[in-house]
Amino acid sequence: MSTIELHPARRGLHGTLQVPGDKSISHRAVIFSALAEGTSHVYNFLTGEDCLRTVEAFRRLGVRIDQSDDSLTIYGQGLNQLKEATTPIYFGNSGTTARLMSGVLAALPCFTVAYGDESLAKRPMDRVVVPLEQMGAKIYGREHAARLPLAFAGQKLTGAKVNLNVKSAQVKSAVLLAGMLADGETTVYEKGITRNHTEMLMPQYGISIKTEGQTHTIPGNQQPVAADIHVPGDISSAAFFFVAGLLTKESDITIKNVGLNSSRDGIITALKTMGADLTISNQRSVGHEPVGDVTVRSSSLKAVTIEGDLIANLIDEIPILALAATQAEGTTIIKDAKELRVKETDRIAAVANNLTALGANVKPTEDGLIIHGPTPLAGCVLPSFGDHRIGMMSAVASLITESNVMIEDKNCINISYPRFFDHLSQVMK
Ligand SMILES: O=C(O)C1=C[C@@H](OP(=O)(O)O)[C@@H](O)[C@H](O)C1
Ligand SMILES: C=C(OP(=O)(O)O)C(=O)O
Repeated sequence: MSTIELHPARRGLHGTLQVPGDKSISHRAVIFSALAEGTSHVYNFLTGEDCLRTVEAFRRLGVRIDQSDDSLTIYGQGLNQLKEATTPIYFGNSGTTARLMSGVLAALPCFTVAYGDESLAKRPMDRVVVPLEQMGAKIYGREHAARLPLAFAGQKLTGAKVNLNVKSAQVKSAVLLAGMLADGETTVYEKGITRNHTEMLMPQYGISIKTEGQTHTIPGNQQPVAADIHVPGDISSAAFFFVAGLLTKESDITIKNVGLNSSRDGIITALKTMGADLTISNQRSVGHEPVGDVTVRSSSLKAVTIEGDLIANLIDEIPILALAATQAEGTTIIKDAKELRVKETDRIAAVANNLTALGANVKPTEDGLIIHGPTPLAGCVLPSFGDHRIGMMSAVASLITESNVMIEDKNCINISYPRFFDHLSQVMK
């Protein structure tokens, strides 16, 4: 197993860095470009393992995709030229690939088998299978197609009115992708607001879609056309450096080109409520997404309650927010976050395990965490549970411990942030 020993950041963090491209937008840009007619380019593409799974899936369907560093050239030939994959397609650890590709594979006229790694094979797929079945999809697998591997007997689907019973951008996106390819119109009713990158990208590929509040309507039989996409930096990756800068003494770092989409910026709201010295400058648009440079300085934090609609807006940032809460004055309550139990690992259990091992006062609840702070943290050996965000949270914790921390399975961080440790040493100099 790949283990790394990290030492505290006694002189604080300084300088600037640029986090990699947004994971959600990178997946989606590949999907639309590969289905499109014409040659698309994706710039600042996230070359993490998860997004490369989506690239590989389309290569298996016969699409030529060339990669040069973090730029992709995708030679779309249109929907009619896609080929059937003759052996199973591997989705690795990527929930986003599994859910979004399910919407595509159910609606294409070919037979596909797809599988994932041990973690992905445990994650719920019925959340996409059930709404796709309402559109006529034929999907087979274990536990009534609730788990990978899945077999898709792809065929023409029929548009439907679909009520989602889980707040999930992945599920919404799967149904919208299927709706784009189906006969007739599809309407998706969301239970709450979730990240809107699919809806924002669709018009850029010439696809019409109408959004009113939490209702999305998409006409069927649409052929995307090629586009060039510039992917903003990933706020979910930047969040690790926001908290690193806030918790370490005498720190002042700027993270440039951070995506600030209002369906993703809950971490900034939460940290500011906690009293973070966090400022945004140079606000602009990259593609159709808002971005800015975020400067954080060492801060004394206070506890906060995170619940309700804010949860979907910062779902992937909860592990690092929990670490921040261990250093905040008072009791932080995180609730309504049961979704964390079905991520790459059970993140409620994993966060509680690692923060407790470090000496924090943390109680896991059924749908969240209760954290009493501030508590000093001590060095120890921490597992990553094969989960990139748990690995990065543990690495940031090491910056404020009294002695060194050993992090096991550091390579799982390559899933979303291959250069994470380079960037960390860059700001520790
Ligand atoms: O749509 C997306 O790109 C994502 C949506 C979220 O998952 P859910 O849709 O399961 O909430 C998030 O946790 C995941 O990292 C990426
Ligand atoms: C949950 C995540 O991703 P996915 O669902 O794509 O595996 C994540 O990146 O934190």
